Amino acid sequence: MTQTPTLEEIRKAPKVLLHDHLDGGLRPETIIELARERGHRLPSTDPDNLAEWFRESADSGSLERYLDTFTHTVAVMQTREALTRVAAECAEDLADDGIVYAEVRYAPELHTDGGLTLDEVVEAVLEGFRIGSTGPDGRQRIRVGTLLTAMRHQARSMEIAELAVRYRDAGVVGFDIAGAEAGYPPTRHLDAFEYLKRENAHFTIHAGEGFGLPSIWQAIQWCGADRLGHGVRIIDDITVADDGTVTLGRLAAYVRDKRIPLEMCPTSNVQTGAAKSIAEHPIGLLRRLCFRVTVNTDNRLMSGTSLSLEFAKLVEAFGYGWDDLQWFTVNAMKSAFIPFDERLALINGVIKPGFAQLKWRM
Ligand SMILES: O=c1[nH]cnc2c1ncn2[C@H]1C[C@H](O)[C@@H](CO)O1
Ligand SMILES: [Zn+2]
Repeated sequence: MTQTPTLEEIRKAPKVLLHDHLDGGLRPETIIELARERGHRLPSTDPDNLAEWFRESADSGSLERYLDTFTHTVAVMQTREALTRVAAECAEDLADDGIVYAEVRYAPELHTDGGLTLDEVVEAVLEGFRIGSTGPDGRQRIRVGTLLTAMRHQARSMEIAELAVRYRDAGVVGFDIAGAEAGYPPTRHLDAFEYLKRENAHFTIHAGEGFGLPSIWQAIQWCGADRLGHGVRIIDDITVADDGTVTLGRLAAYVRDKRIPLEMCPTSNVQTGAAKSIAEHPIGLLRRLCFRVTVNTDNRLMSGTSLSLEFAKLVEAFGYGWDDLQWFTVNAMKSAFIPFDERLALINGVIKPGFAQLKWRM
């Protein structure tokens, strides 16, 4: 019962992932094959070297430079076949890591260079998730919901929001904005968020990663985000005195009181400079203060990670046990964009029994 969870054991736990980018999780071998077909030049054509190149280049200390690495993944995701393949492999890889429910996001507007329409992009990805979620025995191994992202420096958010609503009954469960944060406040896209609210649709906003509290404040109080992508800089509104007394500012208190989910991505945050190290990541304090923290991968390729590995790093840094990992997982499932009864069924029918089995095996 008291044993520290190992990476192998964590892999077996039924986990939930809310923040993972489709174009940040390709298999290196797939990038190489697709690039060869398309005539796209890569920094390396050796899978291990290429994986290393992505990790090192993303290790830049800046969100903007981190985002530069996506040129190579997006370049090879421009046809229906490529998008379906990448999505199918994504679902397979997540299921192999023991994830039972995932929300995977991507920006349809980045995948039209080969002549696809936005609708064709969405349909190709949905088809890939359907294929990759099904095991060889025909049984569903994982449930994958899609989030459609609009790029915050562009001006297509309304179009993408409408796309998300159009495909809401076909597997698209929500909307997001991503890209460089400084200089591109969420309020630039207020019309899209207001439209989504009128449509009773769900959305999350990348905020408090490359920029601080004003971005989080706008995302919540102006735009009405259901969740925060990262939200790590909410720590700037929390003070810890020398004697350990903690004081929350008004925004941090609001986020906690309203149980606004934080989609935290520890390794990615260290790479972009949003956190100094895993051990110093605000997730430790936020978990102690009972914010609704969830653990995520962001970009598995750029961070050389998986959800199990993110959990294992947290176990090492903060001494977390099975109860903590279950708490993060239930938080994530409660915060998902699928209907309440379906979330509850996964919590009671899959997550709790799965963790109980692992705990009692100790
Ligand atoms: O962590 C992130 N912050 C902001 N933007 C991001 C992050 N990870 C990926 N993106 C961008 C790059 C992708 O091309 C886009 C859609 O997935 O979202
Ligand atoms: Zn992200």
